[in-house]
Amino acid sequence: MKKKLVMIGNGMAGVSFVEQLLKLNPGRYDISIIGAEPHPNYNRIMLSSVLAGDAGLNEIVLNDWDWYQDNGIALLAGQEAVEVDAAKREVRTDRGAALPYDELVFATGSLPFMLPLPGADKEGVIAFRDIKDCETMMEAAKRYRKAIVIGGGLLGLEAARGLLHLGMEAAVVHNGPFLMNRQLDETASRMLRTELERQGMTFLLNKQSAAITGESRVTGLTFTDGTRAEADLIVMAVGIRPNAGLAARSGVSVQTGIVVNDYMETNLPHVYAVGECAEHRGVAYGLVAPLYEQGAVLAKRLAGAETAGYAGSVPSTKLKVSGVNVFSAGRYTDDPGTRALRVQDDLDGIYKKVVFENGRVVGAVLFGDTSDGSKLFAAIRSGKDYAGSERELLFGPSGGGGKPAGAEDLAAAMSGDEIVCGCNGVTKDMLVDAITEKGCASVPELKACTKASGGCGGCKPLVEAILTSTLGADKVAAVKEGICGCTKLTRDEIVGAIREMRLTTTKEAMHVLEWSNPEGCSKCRPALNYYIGMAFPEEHEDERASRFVNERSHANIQKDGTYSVVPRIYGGVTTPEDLKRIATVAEKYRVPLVKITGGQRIDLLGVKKEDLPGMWEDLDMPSGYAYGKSLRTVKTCVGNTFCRFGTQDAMKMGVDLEKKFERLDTPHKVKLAVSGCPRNCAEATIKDLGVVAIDGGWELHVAGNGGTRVRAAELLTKVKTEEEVLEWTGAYLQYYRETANYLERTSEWCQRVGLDAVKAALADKADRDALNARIDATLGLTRDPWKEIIENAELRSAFETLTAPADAK
Ligand SMILES: Cc1cc2nc3c(=O)[nH]c(=O)nc-3n(C[C@H](O)[C@H](O)[C@H](O)COP(=O)(O)OP(=O)(O)OC[C@H]3O[C@@H](n4cnc5c(N)ncnc54)[C@H](O)[C@@H]3O)c2cc1C
Ligand SMILES: NC(=O)c1ccc[n+]([C@@H]2O[C@H](COP(=O)([O-])OP(=O)(O)OC[C@H]3O[C@@H](n4cnc5c(N)ncnc54)[C@H](O)[C@@H]3O)[C@@H](O)[C@H]2O)c1
Ligand code: SF4
Ligand code: FES
Repeated sequence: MKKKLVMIGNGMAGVSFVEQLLKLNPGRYDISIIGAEPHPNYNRIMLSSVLAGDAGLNEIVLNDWDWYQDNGIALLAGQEAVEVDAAKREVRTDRGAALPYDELVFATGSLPFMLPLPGADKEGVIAFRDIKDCETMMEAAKRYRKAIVIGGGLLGLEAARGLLHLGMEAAVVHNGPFLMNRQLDETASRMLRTELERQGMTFLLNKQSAAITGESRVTGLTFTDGTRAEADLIVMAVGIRPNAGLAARSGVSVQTGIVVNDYMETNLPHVYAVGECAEHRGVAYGLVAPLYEQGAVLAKRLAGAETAGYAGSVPSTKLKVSGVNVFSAGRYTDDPGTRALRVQDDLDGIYKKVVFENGRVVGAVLFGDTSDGSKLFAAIRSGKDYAGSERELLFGPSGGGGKPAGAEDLAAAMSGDEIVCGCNGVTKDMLVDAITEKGCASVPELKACTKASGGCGGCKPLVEAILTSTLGADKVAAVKEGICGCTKLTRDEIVGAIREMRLTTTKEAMHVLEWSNPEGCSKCRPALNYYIGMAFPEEHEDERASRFVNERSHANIQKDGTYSVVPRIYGGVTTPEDLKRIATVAEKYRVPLVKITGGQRIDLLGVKKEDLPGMWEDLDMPSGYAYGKSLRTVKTCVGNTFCRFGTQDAMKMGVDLEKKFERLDTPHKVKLAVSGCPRNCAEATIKDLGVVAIDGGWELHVAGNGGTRVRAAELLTKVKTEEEVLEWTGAYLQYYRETANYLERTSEWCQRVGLDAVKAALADKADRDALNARIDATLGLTRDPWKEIIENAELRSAFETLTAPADAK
């Protein structure tokens, strides 16, 4: 029987450890992870990039829900571990789950330190640690103007930069005279301040905060010198503390953090700690690179592999503020016994300082030009004696004067064991190996293969340089990006090959097209499944395992692990009978929340997975596909049936459209709407396809979007009859199905291919008829998935034993 491994904390360090353990010994443990945040593991580092507008929240997930399921990991997301009974070897959560363990890992990270100022509990006073904080800042920026960030460290400056991007005034309050005093010397700090002021940030230095003012919401901050500053939002970024309270309460030895030895073992048998919560040789780290090193040691330990112990790390940092290049590693101050080499160029705003002790490099600070960062970091880690050749580190063998080396020259000169990506512990050798042995030929492929550049992104230029110096510039330039790290083929090449070679299963496609990973990944498998189904609807058998988890379960999984059930309500038009049935089902299954959705239907939320088939049966209504890459809703206004302005029957048009195109697999979700006159009450012009009645006919608007990237739809055509609306809609949807990338919304697709190209493809009646013939053939094969499951005992029982990622044991 497998041993039970329970991990508390679903963050970067913990999940990286689990990934490494799975690589070393995949079958050894039954793994459960308890994560207080209602998200799968995401890249916390990238929250700064999200705030600065360089990434979307949807782009920072490191391990999606499918990853947990694919690896047989039970994730209790949105649950907090509140008790550990070390004698009984059991962990309990705030939701009442009890998890027995053979091995227990604390990976609980840190808590942001909140200054205990009077008024610190007011609305608008937050930390910057997780997705929720990020969302709060983005919301606040829509309504308020003045933000104060307390703390001029890495986090505070990145937060302030993000708030500036969001249109707020951002003032940084710092208790010392120099910013980033924990990473920079005075000179670099001054240069940094000048640059950030140029970007619009203001600074209040040498200030001690006294109190936060305001009624229920913050209005300002007072200081001990009697001065005051106005603020609608205060972000505290004054450092972090290891989150070790639960461990301490459980009998684990805690000083600053959870005390561990070189094998990440605590004082209790079978209990370990990894990440920011751990304290190793008196140090609790706050950067990912050391935490990943700890994870690698613990993974080997728990996989039963030989390993040297963890010996501690030299952290290096890079500020993630665009337009500012700052690097710092090791001891950067001029302590007794140290000597420093300095280069300062005020004309170009460049400063470099390398600190030596007995000939060895012990620290470095770079401002303006950080290209020497990796080399200096490697020099610090190696402990090599540079006595007599110190200058060569910055100026090359000639000692200066010559042309400075370009990025590729530097990359070529790096030794193999030098760390290129500090965030992920990737050396030059590992990258060269991925390029020469595994055929990686682009930065995204290297990222997929080694993870390099997947953290703060600071190493991307160096990764590119290594790629170029290893492959040659011509080969890199010729490289196109495949749909994922498993293939170099583009979407068009893949669809072309599927059609030409009649590939009808994902396995066959991956084999014939020589996927580097024979199993594929969570990105390419659903895409292939879609492309094959689109090309050969008759031959293709839908592959459940290649679907995203919501599509596999025909219900949307919620943050607490329950599901939602949304029956089809055509055109938003219902009947008293249907409403009564929905009410009876909601009562029978004790549905905790019944909600009217924005798409004019009814959402039953908080449903247990084992209740799903029974509820579908009792509802006796078709699936609303609220979970699918498929037609979602057709929103309608009342139209001329009741509205005195209406010129056409919007409800009938909407119902007809929904009945015709329901159950259709599409590259991404598709939303339609129909308005009965140009007043457009159904908001049809922000839909994938919106139909608006005009005198004597209808307008068809396409490629709108009402989500994160709001986009008004564009006029595709005007038609006279309802039949023509259906004809144009069918042709348009099929053209989208046949030419869009999987997971590309119509708005993105239309911008990529151009509306004129879409119009040209649909202009000819013969072409529209051909497209309609193909979409009709596909629609003729669809069946309601809920009915299919209810009627098929095998499917039903398989479904009832389906393991949800958020399930307790
Ligand atoms: C905005 C920002 C930018 C950053 N940028 C960088 C950077 O550029 N470079 C760098 O190296 N580092 C950076 N860091 C630091 C880096 O993100 C952390 O070092 C890293 O995420 C720590 O990983 P961890 O797994 O130890 O902790 P965390 O990522 O904090 O994960 C711990 C998880 O455990 C959960 N948890 C805690 N207690 C319980 C419980 N009792 N039950 C269940 N779950 C629990 C928490 O909710 C959390 O999700 C940044 C941090 C922030 C906030
Ligand atoms: N680019 C990166 O590597 C990056 C980015 C963000 C966060 N992080 C990590 O996240 C963690 C938290 O970052 P952080 O910047 O909060 O921590 P930090 O400890 O590095 O910096 C906190 C800063 O706040 C200042 N401060 C403390 N008390 C204050 C007060 N009362 N008033 C004004 N200023 C005060 C300190 O002087 C210090 O400069 C750290 O481990 C950091 O390394 C790293
Ligand atoms: S869009 Fe026109 S027809 Fe429809 S409800 Fe509004 S005013 Fe009435
Ligand atoms: S150094 Fe941060 S991603 Fe490579």
